[in-house]
Amino acid sequence: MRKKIVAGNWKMNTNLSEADVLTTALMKGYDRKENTEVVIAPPFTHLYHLYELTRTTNIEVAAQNMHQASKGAYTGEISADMLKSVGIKTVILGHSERRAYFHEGDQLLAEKVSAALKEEMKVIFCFGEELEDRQKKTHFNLVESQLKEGLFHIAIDDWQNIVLAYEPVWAIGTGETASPEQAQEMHAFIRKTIAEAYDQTIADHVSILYGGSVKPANAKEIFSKPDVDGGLIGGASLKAEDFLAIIAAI
Ligand SMILES: O=C[C@H](O)COP(=O)(O)O
Repeated sequence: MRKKIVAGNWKMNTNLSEADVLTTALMKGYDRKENTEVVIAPPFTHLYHLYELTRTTNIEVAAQNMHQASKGAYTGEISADMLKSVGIKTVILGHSERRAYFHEGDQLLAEKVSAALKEEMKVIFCFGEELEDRQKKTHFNLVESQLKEGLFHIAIDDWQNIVLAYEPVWAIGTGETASPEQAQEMHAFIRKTIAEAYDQTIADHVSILYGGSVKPANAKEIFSKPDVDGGLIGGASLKAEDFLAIIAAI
């Protein structure tokens, strides 16, 4: 049975005291569900505090990025080893904002994925097309290529540490959500692509999250689709009430 996951990507939002208040509210309101995982990905500066705060709960704290090297002269960067040293075992890689603003391409992401897996971290691997790709009807090709170039070098056994997050860029922070049918269509395509490159068992077991303007009002419908195993939530994860409502919708 695939795991259901609701992950909140806080991006560059919250200071430490706001993060504490938000996490405390989530801890109070979260009614644990069987086979469901809740993840929050705050900024680097909050990781250790929030890890300590949540360590006796079922809320997992993740990082939003990491460097591919284990250490060295990379000013401003954070390695997998550093994350692990403060209790963090999950990292988001390949988010469209990293791809667009920090020029992270498939090759670099492939290296980051390998580095994270080598350190036995879990990876939430993000990908998705731009509006232009969808208009040109090249969105399936683009997604296939992002998967092949960034992820499909991993070994079969590594798939147990992979969660996928399909995030059409045109739906991120825009209020425009992919319809549940569009999400389902792409998620089914992703599973087929994995089955062809690896095998059906791996495709059937990997959790595929949808991300892009998920809100309490639309979460239930999106999550009801058979190949959608949860969501990667941006804006709505910054309000405890909204994030809890989205978790309740899974
Ligand atoms: O990582 C989360 C996604 O970028 C979605 O963000 P959003 O829910 O604000 O559209």
